[in-house]
Order: sequence, then C-alpha cells, then structure tokens
Amino acid sequence: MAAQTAATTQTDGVIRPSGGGALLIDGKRASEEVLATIAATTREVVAQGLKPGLAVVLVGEDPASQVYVKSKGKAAQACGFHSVQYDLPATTGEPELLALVQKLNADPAIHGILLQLPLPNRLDPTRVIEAISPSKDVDGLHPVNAGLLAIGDLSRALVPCTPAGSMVLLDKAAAALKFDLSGAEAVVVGRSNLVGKPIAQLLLGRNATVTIAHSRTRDLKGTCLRADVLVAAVGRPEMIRGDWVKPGALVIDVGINRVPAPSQDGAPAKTKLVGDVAYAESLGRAGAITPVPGGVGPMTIAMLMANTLRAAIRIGGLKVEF
Ligand SMILES: Nc1nc(=O)c2c([nH]1)NC[C@@H]1CN(c3ccc(C(=O)N[C@@H](CCC(=O)O)C(=O)O)cc3)C=[N+]21
Repeated sequence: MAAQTAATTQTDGVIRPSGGGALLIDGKRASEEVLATIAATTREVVAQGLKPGLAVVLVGEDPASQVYVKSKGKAAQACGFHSVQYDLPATTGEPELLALVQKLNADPAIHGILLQLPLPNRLDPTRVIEAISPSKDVDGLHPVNAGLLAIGDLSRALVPCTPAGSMVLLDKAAAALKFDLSGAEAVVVGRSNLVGKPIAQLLLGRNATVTIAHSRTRDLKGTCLRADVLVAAVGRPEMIRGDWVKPGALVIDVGINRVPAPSQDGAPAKTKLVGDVAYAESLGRAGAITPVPGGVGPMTIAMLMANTLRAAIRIGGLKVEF
C-alpha cells in the first residue's frame, strides 16, 4: 500500500500520512485490540465455569467461504472459545440443515451459531436463519434481532458483525478528527439486510441524519457528495469515485471485491482485493478512510467473537461486564 509506506505516525490505530490527506483507520489493529479484550474477558468467564462455544456451519465448497470460515475458527480458538465447524456437502437438504440447527440450539456447549452465507441456490436461507435460536444468532440476522435493533434495544439485540465493526472504526475516525456524529449527514450506499439496513439503524441510534441510497437512487453522486459520513456497502469494485466524496468526509468502505490484478512478464494471473470506494482517488478528499484489505474485514471477525462472548454471558446469566 503506497500511501502507507510514506512516513507515518500511528496513534491509537489511526495512521496520519506525513504529506497530509486522509487519516487511515487501521482495522487490523482495531480488531487485535477487540480480540485481546475478548480473550481477557473469556478467561474471567471460563473461571466462572462457562466456556463460550461457537458453531460455524458451511454448506458446499465455495473457496472464499472456506477461507473465511477457517479464519473464524482460528479467531475463536485464539479467544479461548470452544469451536466446532460443520462442513456439509452442497447436496444437503433443508430438513438435514434444520435438524442440525435444532441440535445446536439445544446444545448447552454452544452459544453462537453462524450459518455461512451464501447457501447453495437450492436452499432458502430465510427458513434456516429463522430456525436459529435468537439468543444464539451471532450473525444478528434473525427477525427478532433485526427487530430489537430497529427499536434501538441494543442491550438485548445481537447486532450483525460487519455493521458493528464498521461503527467501531467510525468511532475511531470521529475521535481522531474530533467529529460529532450527532446531527451529521450520513449516507449509506447499499440496502442489504446484512449490512446496509443495520448500519443505517446504528447511525440513527447515534443521532446522525441517515440516507439509505442504492442502485435506483436518482442522483447517487450528488447524494454521496452531501455525506459527512459515507458508508459504501454495494459490492461493486471502486464504484464510489473520489469526486463523489465530500472534502473531509469520514469514509467507511465495507466492500470486499476480488478483482484481477495486472500480472507481469506472463506470470500466472493474480487477483487483489479492492473496496467499493476508489481508494487512491479518495485519499486527497476524505478526512478519514478505512482501507481494503485491513479495514472492515478483520473487524467483522472480531465482532463475531464479541457476539459469541456476549451470547454466552447472557445465556449463562453471568454478571460480567463486557
Ligand atoms: N453468515 C455470514 N456472516 C458473515 O459475516 C459472512 C458470511 N456469512 N459470508 C461471507 C461474508 C464475508 N465476510 C468476511 C469476513 C472477514 C473478511 C476479512 O477479514 N478480510 C480481510 C482480507 C481477507 C483476504 O485476504 O481475503 C481484510 O479485509 O483485510 C472478509 C470477509 C464475512 N461474511
């Protein structure tokens, strides 16, 4: 990352490029901080006789999903959790999947159930997600958790991991720039149940003035240009251009898109990860920006661990501050 090789100062997970320009919010470092807190709290919880347990369910053989699921299992073990993974063949039927969910719902060693998405096309994720006990729904996708978030009951909701992680990074950016989210113009590009809608709810909970924009928005560039806080969650590589960013804006790039990278001297074709924001173009405009990779992605995994620990504490009825 060229922008980070220039002389930089790093204070509290924020990289300040020496030549000026956007502050870079270091999601890798923020995730390590969160994971360290989780590991410490887990030792406390284990000392009280409760070991948080996470079950990850993967259906089929999507290579990207296999990589994500592996890193979730690793993080769970590093946190001191009990961690199990179910690899089911792509041919698995809905009844078998529902039976596994019921078994995990009833298993006292399991406090978090993560159903890796997307499922193979034949399977309807809605029915399977709705079978997960809301108290173990660490993805925050069950309608009960979506509803608790919508009414602002964050003490009871399990909040989806990517939105929760995005807010941690946004808080870091706001603190570094002494920027008050209350009353600010926030624009979320993307309206998915997994990311766009829950982020909008969280921003509203902070008293931001929230616009949810999407592919049918008439003047997307003009809408983005109004944003003091711009959250990109569209899943299209570098769709948000630098000249769509209001000068000084806080930019949270949720996109993780694998695209072909130029290969040299006939070397095998390579790929690289880019966000939904044209990063290089935005550095001279944004006040702060999250990089891809190393931004929201690592935070997503850290928040999955946070949700699992929270679920365990609630299910176990422990009085542990977390
Ligand atoms: N039920 C469910 N819940 C999810 O949370 C969920 C899911 N299904 N399906 C797939 C997406 C994707 N996802 C990512 C998590 C971490 C990184 C991550 O750590 N990315 C690294 C780079 C990793 C790499 O190099 O490929 C980074 O951005 O720095 C990326 C993507 C969670 N997802």
